[in-house]
Amino acid sequence: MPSSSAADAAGSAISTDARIAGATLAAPPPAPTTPPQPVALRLALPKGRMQSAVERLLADAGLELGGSERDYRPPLAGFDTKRLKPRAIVQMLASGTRDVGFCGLDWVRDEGADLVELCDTRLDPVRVTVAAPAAMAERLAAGAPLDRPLRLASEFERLPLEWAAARGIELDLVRSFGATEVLPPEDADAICDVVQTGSTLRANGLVEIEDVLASSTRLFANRRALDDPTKRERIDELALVVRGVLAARERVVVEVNVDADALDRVVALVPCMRRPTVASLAGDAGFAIKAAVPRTALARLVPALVAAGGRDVLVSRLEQIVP
Ligand SMILES: Nc1ncnc2c1ncn2[C@@H]1O[C@H](COP(=O)(O)OP(=O)(O)OP(=O)(O)O)[C@@H](O)[C@H]1O
Ligand SMILES: O=P(O)(O)OC[C@H]1O[C@H](OP(=O)(O)OP(=O)(O)O)[C@H](O)[C@@H]1O
Repeated sequence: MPSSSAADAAGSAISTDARIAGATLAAPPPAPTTPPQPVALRLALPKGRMQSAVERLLADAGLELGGSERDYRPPLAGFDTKRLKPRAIVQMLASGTRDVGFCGLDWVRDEGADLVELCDTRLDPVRVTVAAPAAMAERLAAGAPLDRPLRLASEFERLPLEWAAARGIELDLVRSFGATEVLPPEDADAICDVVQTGSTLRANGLVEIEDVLASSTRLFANRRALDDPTKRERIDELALVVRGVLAARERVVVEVNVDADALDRVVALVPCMRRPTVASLAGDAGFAIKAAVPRTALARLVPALVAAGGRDVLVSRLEQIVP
């Protein structure tokens, strides 16, 4: 009969140690919990002509992109970013692979994308316009019937088709891929294209017939992203700071000192957001009036304040206004 083996002894020793350990050790410390990470919003940023203005807007809102300009996924804390051509942004927002993004209203309408517009930045304002060489422009403007479908060149599709349908014009759409203005008269009768200054139309002898749409860079969101409460919160935060920067660009802070007898007169002149702040100067030396006024009012306001008895006028920029 085997005697109690060394192995048994060892096993018993081990289990005894384990019991001792179990009895004497305090409960293990809870596993470290990482604080819940905010959901990373999938943000689409326009690459190309809209890029610099949008990125300046974000930087002014405290959302400075990292990396280089050629980095198509520029680092931005709390966001999963991608730089994309504006038309691709519209498609990805519509499909839901991106949550929010900046793009032009023109491509949103042309794609028929069902997106939620959060904010019109009013950056890069353009018109989508139908234009043609003078003789054709005259005929179309007069509503004169054509003996064949109108050959209209455009990078857009839905916008010119809707324009023609609303006027009972049969359309032969010539899809263009840039330099649309060069197509008439040989390759097209008319065009539907983006106009900013009008210099490309003029340089190519085209006359505007009718505006189809006014467009600008806007912030759009996917509908399903807005239905998700955690994403919604982040999207609302983004829209709030972007709107805050845009509002701040339209106003400046004006500060002016006045004697007591001029106070009411000067206060009445100030076109502020609510009511101006009025504070007493030390030693009963009069009052300081402070207000955020529309930038467009400034050129007339400052002389008027001085004429009404204002002194020491200070004008300063604002970074954000969140009402
Ligand atoms: N002068 C402009 N010409 C064309 N698009 C403009 C202009 N200004 C603003 N946009 C807007 O830019 C968006 C198109 O941007 P994008 O960078 O793709 O321009 P593009 O000129 O079509 O590109 P590309 O440089 O590749 O030809 C549209 O939403 C359009 O409304
Ligand atoms: O009214 P304007 O100030 O002249 O600007 C409008 C022009 O600018 C864009 O062309 P772009 O230079 O992007 O070339 P593209 O036509 O090849 O896209 C647009 O397609 C128009 O042609």
